[in-house]
Amino acid sequence: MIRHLPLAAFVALLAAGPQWLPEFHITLLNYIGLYAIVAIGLVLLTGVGGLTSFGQAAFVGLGAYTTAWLTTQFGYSPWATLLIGLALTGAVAFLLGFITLRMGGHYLPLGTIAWGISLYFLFGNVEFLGGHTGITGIPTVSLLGWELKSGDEFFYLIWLVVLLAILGVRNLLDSRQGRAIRALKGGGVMAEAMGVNTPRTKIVIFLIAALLACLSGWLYAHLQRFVSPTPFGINMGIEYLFMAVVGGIGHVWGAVLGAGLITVLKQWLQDWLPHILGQSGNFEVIVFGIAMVLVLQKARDGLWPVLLRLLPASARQRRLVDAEALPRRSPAAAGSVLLTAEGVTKRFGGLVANNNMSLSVQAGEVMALIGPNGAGKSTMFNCISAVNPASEGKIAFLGESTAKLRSRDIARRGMSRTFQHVRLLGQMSVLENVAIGAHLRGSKGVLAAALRLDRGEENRLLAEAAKQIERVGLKEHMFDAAGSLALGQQRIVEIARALASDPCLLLLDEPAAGLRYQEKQALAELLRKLRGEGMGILLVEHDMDFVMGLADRVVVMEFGEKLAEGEPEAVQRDPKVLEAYLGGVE
Ligand SMILES: Nc1ncnc2c1ncn2[C@@H]1O[C@H](COP(=O)(O)OP(=O)(O)OP(=O)(O)O)[C@@H](O)[C@H]1O
Repeated sequence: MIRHLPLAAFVALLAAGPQWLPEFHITLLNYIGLYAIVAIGLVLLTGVGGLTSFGQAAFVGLGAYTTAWLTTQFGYSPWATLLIGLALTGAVAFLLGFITLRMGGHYLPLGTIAWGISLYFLFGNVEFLGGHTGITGIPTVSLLGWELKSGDEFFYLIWLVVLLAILGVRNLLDSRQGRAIRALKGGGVMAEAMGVNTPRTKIVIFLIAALLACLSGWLYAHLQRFVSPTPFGINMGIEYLFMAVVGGIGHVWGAVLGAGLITVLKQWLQDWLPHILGQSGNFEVIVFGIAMVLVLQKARDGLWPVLLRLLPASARQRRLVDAEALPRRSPAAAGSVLLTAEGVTKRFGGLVANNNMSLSVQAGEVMALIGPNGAGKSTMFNCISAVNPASEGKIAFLGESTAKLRSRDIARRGMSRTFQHVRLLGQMSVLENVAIGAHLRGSKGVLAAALRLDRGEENRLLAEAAKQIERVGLKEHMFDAAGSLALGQQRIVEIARALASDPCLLLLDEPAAGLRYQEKQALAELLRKLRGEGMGILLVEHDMDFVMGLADRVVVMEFGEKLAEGEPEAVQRDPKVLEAYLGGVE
C-alpha cells in the first residue's frame, strides 16, 4: 500500500491543480503532459527496446493534421478523427517500421531522421493542409457532454491519457511480452533462441510509440485549435528523445520527469537568457546541449534512477503466487534419435570453421563435443540451433530437416540452449531472465498485458521459472539482478532459462566454466537427473574430468573436423586424440 502513496499523492495534486494553480502553470503542465505521452513511447521503443527514433514528432504531426483537416474541412467529430488518425498512423508506422527496423546500428536513427524530415515537409508543402500557415478553427472536444473549452478543462483529459499510458506501458513491461521486448536489447540472438519473434516485437513497440505520439498530436490540435508544421519538425523529434534520455530512458516515469524538466527549463531559459546576455536568440539550445553532455556523463540512465535512490527503498520484491503447473510436451521415446547432423560444413568467408561434421544425439543421453580452442564446437552449436545456419549438410531435429527453420522455430519444437558468452539481461532479476525461457509456453499478447488480463498465465510462467531456479540450486538468488551473480552462476541461470522452455534436447555451451568444484558436482548431478528423465543433452566443455565422468558418448573435434567418436574410455585411449588434444592436458 505504502508503495502506491507517491502515486496517489501525485494524482491528488494533479486533480487539485486547476483549482489553485495560475493559468500559465496549467498551460505549462498541459504541454508537459503532451510531451510526456510521446516520451513514454520512446521509453518503450528506445530505452527498453533499444531502437532509437528521432522521428516521433512526425507521428505527432500525423495525429494533429488528420484531425485538423477532417474536422475543419468535412465536419467530422474529433472522436472519429482520433480513430482515423490512429489507423492512419498505424498504417504509416507499419510501413516505415517494416523498412527502417531492418536496419541495424546507426542506420536506424538515420532512417528515422529521414522520414521525420520527409513528413515535416509534407505537412508544410501540401496545399490542402494549409502549407506553412497551417489550419485554424479546429473545434473543441466534448467528453460525455462536457465541452473542454479551456486549458483548465483540457488538463484533465491530457493527464488522464498520461496516466493511462504509464499504466498500460508499465503493465506491458511486467509481462511475458514485456520480457520479450526487454530481451531485444540483449541482442536478437538470445531472444530468438528463446522463441521470441524479434522482427514482430520490434514492429509492435514501434507501433505503440507511434500511436502514443499520434494521440498526443490529436490532443495538441484540439487544445491549440490550430496546427502548423513547426512543432512537428526534426528539432522537436530530437527534443522528445532528449526528454526521454534526461528523465531516464529505461523508466516510464522518467518520461514525465524528462518532459517536465525540459519544458520548464526551456521556458525559464527563454525568459532569462536574453536578459542575462543582453540579446535575443535561441540560446537555450546551447544550454540544452551542454546539459545533455553532463547528464550522459554523470547519470547515464537519466535522472529518474537518481531520484529513486533518494526515496526509501520500497520492498519491490515480487510475490510468487501458487499457480497450476504449465502443460509439458510429451517426452520423446527413450533411446529415440532427437538430432542428426550429417556432413555439416560452415564457412566464414575463406575460413572453414566446420568441415563435414556429423553427430547424433538420442533421448536420455549426454553427448559431449570436445576439442581444443577454435576447433569449431560453438560454430557447430550455432548451426544446430540455426543461430548461424550451416553452409552445407543436413541437420534434422525430431526427424524434421531444420534447413528452413529459424532459431525460434527450432526452439518451439523443443530444442533449447545456453551460450558460451552468457547472454542474460544483467539488470533484470534472475526470475525474469529465466521466465524469458518460458516465452513459448504462454500466448497472451500485448493488449492483454497492457490491460492486465494476463495475470493467470503470468503467474504460471513465473511459477515455472521459480521451479527451474530451485531445480538448479539458485533459489536464494531468485530476486537478485542477474548481472550481480558470479559468472559461473550466470551460466547456471542460463541452464534454468533453457529448462523453462521444457525442451527435449538441451544444448549447453561450456556450462561448467567458472564453477567451483562443488558447484560442478551439483551441475553434473542435475544433468544426470535430466538424462534420467529422458532429455537429450549435447554439451561443449573443456573440463575433461567433468565430461568424462558424465558423458555417454564423446565427439572430438579438431580444425573443424571430427577426429574421433565413441564412449569416453575409448576416446581417452585413442592415440589420435591423445596426440592432438588430451595428450596436452593429461
Ligand atoms: N562469426 C564468425 N565469423 C568469422 N569467424 C568465426 C565466426 N565464429 C567463429 N569463427 C571462427 O571459427 C573458428 C571456430 O570457432 P568456434 O568458436 O566455433 O570454436 P570453439 O571450438 O567453440 O572454440 P572455443 O573452445 O575457444 O570456444 C575459429 O577460428 C573462429 O575464429
